[in-house]
Amino acid sequence: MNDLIPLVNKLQDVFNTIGSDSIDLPQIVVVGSQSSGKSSVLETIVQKDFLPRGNGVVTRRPLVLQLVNTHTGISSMDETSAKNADYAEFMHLPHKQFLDFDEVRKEIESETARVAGQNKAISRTPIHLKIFSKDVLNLTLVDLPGVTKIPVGDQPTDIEKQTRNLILDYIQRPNSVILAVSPANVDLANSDSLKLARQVDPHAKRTIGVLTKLDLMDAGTNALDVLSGRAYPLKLGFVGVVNRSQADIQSNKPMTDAFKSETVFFENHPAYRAIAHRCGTTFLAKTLSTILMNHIRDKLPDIKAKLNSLIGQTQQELSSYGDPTFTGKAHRGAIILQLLTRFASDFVAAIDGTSAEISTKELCGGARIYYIFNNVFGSALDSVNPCENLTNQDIRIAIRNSTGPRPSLFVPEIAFELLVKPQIKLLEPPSLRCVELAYEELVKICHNCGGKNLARFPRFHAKLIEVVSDLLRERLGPTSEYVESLIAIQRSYINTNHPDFIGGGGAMSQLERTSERKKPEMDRTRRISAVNVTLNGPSNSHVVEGEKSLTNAVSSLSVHPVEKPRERESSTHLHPNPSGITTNGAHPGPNAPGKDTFLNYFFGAQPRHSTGRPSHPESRLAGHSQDVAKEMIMPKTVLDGEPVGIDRKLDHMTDHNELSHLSDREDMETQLIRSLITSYFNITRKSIQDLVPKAVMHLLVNYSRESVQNRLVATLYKEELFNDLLQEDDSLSAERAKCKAMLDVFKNAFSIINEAM
Ligand SMILES: Nc1nc2c(ncn2[C@@H]2O[C@H](COP(=O)(O)OP(=O)(O)OP(=O)(O)O)[C@@H](O)[C@H]2O)c(=O)[nH]1
Repeated sequence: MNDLIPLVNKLQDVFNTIGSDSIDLPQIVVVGSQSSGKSSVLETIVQKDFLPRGNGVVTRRPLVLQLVNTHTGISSMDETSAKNADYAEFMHLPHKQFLDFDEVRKEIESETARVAGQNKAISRTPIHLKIFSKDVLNLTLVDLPGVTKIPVGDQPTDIEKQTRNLILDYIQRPNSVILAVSPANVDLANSDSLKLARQVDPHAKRTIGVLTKLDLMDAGTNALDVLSGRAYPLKLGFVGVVNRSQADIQSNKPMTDAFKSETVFFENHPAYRAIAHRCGTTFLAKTLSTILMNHIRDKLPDIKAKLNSLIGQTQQELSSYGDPTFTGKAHRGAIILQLLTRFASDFVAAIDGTSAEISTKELCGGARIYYIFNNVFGSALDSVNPCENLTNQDIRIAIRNSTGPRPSLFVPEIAFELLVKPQIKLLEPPSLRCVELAYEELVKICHNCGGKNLARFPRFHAKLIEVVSDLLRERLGPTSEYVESLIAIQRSYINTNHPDFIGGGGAMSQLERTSERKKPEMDRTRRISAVNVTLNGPSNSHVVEGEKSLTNAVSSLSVHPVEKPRERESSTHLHPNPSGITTNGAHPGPNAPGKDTFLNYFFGAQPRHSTGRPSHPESRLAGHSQDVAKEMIMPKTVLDGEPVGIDRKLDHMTDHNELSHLSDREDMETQLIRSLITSYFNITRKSIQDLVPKAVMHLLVNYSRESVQNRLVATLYKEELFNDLLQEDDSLSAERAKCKAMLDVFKNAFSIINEAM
């Protein structure tokens, strides 16, 4: 514990080797406004002319000055020369010793200019200088640029702010002792150094005041109040000094003479005579040395603890870069296999949700895929409108077209199929997007696999990602194709027997309910009471006979239970029921026989031949019902055999006005078709919502999950690839070397403190 300052200097040297700022070492920081006399104080302490002098801004870079007493301190020269001569060393010129202090000044000037430029700009990069002398006390001091107000030369407009920030950077470190220099010939209330010191040391515990230029005070005034601590209390007190004046410097007044003059000044001054022993540069140097030593003693345990934790952290960081000793030929295969297995198991774990590094910020991996299925895909499907892009005209045209030239033969179930199939196709884009989203998530997962160890081998990492991405891409095609075929399957056969399908009766009831809600419309619907068709069947059993309202209009509409595919044979449409009796045995309404409207056909109310085949068109066209059916399919003028030309008829059929003005019956039919499409679409949507995630899981997720390890081994575990795969990242090797150096420094510093304590 005898001399702690060399210990700190040693620590500083150790830290300087790596340019580390991680430990806040105790040091004295000299602060003051420009030309307040900072450099003069330093020179007097060192007792040498070595600092650049001149008018205006001179100190433009921080100067970290280590004073080493060659009797007690540590010298890099041999003992004899160290005892005989004082010398200086710069950190940026490690092997050069400066015996001539004029050369030291020149080196500071040129080094300042090298970094901060020729003009007046300042730089934050410090110059490290060590002075070895038998006349100095062990001290570490930092000289900083003075606070300036007006920019000059190259100085930027915010030079004052820049300088203040630079000074604050140094003095706010709790282990710094602030040497606040103020010229005595300026009011202390305006002292920049004291103002800055108070900002970071409000209780004035680590600030020592220095009053320069006491010899320049107006005659009859003195700074006794300040020096005795009455005017401005500082725990470490104020010390008054008298440096060489500009004239003394110009006349090369020797330091020793300057010392003598200073002593004479204080001893003979009427105001300071009594406190002369507590004034002057010698006293200041001793005080600073004592303060610094005590300060170091106080801070050393903290520094030791900090070093301890730094060693731990650095050790951890170093191990994260991987051990370079295990990349030799003998270990390469094992390393490849180990990293590859880790990558594969990370991939699987991310899918299974058993990963050790589960994010709390966002959904990822398997959970995200689950979210895609349930939320994203679900709501995308829900948002599809079953009747998207389907206008009334489309429906009407489809009904008409599906009847063909011989209306009695082609019934509108074809129209329903014709209309519902493209609607089912609407489910394809969201389904394919679901596949893509799951695929994208898997790709994302594979980019996050492998852990820190893989960062060491960027080529290997890239290759692993490439192989898994290839695997996923390979699976994307078949999965998308399968999903497309799921939609195609749904479109290939429209199963109107599906138990959940609303059927004609259901659609009618629905329409009826809607009509009840919309009374006026219902009245309109009522007008189509001419259509008397019988409605019954399993899906409309709730339609109560004799019901008023819409039921009146369609009171006897009858729907057969939806045909079994066998019954349809080659024809997919329903056939007229010749008996006029519904297949469930219910009697049709009074006007039922022969009411072969589109509704009859579609809902299965048509008379049937025993074979289930359609009756001959001519026989079906007999009677009133045939007329009604014909009227729905063909324009009346055509039916009435009016002598109209073919062109006229065609015009009539494609006339938009004609098509857009739907008759009441057509309106009802259109609504019914819409209900049927919606019902059927919903069934298909439900099944697609169920099947697509299953397909994605089976064909894409589970497949890649199960084959990832094998694929990686088969592609990458090849002797001839090992060299390339295990190429270390250059920057990582550099980082590792830096980290290693840092660890050595911390360990070294720790043992230095251990020895000293
Ligand atoms: N008479 C007298 N002159 C002094 C005293 N201290 C400094 N000076 C003069 O004041 C001028 C500025 O002194 P410096 O030591 O260069 O001041 P500085 O604070 O280091 O200046 P910058 O580094 O430019 O901020 C020089 O001409 C010194 O000779 C003193 O105690 N008495």
